[in-house]
Amino acid sequence: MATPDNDGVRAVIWADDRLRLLDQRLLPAQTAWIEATTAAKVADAIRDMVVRGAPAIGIAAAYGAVLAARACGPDREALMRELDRLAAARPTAVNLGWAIARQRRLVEESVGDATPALLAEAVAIHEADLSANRRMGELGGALVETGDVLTHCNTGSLATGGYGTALGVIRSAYADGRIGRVYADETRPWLQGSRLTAWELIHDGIPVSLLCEGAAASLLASGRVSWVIVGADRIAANGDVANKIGTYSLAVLARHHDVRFMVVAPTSTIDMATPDGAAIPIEERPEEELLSFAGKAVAAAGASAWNPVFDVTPADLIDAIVTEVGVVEHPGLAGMHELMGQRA
Ligand SMILES: CSC[C@H]1O[C@H](OP(=O)(O)O)[C@H](O)[C@@H]1O
Repeated sequence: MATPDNDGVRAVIWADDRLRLLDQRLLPAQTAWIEATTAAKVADAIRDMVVRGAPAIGIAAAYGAVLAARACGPDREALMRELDRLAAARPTAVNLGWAIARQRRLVEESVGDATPALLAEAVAIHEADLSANRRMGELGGALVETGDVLTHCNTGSLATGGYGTALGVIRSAYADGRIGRVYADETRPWLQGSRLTAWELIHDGIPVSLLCEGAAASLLASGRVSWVIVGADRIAANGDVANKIGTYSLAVLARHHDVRFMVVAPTSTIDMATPDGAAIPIEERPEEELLSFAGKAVAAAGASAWNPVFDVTPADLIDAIVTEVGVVEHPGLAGMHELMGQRA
């Protein structure tokens, strides 16, 4: 399986002892970076979707812990409060809580200044994510025989430590000549598909066609698509998957039209403490994100909005969960336990 050298445009950069985040709210029109100088600013950037994507927000928060340790010095209680602030920035992606839990454990175990250990851990989490994505690209890409694919939201370098999860599989499969065209649905209301996924794929020279979510049924009925390939924000112990709103409907459509459905996520996205999808907290964001667009009202005054930004796909609608330690076909509790037992 070929894997391109290019890891994609980075969303999170720690360099010269500074944390910079690509402001994804401005893409594709502008490529602008912000410097996050405190843990509070990192938490704000996660909550406000400056940086988004399950692995990317875990990585950003891990570096945020370093900023907190620098600011809090020997005040352990203050530092723990900052870690709590980071962990609370968004509720669904388990990578955020997982990264902060690792940093919290280091603080509890450290004697004296925890900053060096926290920075080493943040770098390790970042590098492990990129390495996992390249491995998943190989494992998932090998499942794609030929044909076009449909993907949802953005799961590329912008959502991770680089290369991407579902988009990493697509990058690898395309490099190996197994994919002709990528269909990306726009993914309202944040348009991660049209603003971010299309931008990444065009940047890589991979043919991409956008569609509105409502067109997915007709696309899958056309027989052009062999796989629907998506990411995840939290995978429960029984294999149920929380991902961007609209994923569940794609899974139902895929099953109805005999199209295979692949979820790609590092094991840092698997939460064996969450028994099933019903136990996954689903983030609801402000109504305004649906009632307005680019700062202009699109709905009649007085209309309210229901804006859950994730949904849960039952494991029995998933043909394969691809992780860096292996692939679980037709996931269930036993398969997930076996997979997690393979982690080093
Ligand atoms: C690499 S998986 C990223 C995952 O996160 C996205 O959500 P958001 O853009 O709100 O952070 C979406 O669910 C993707 O599948």
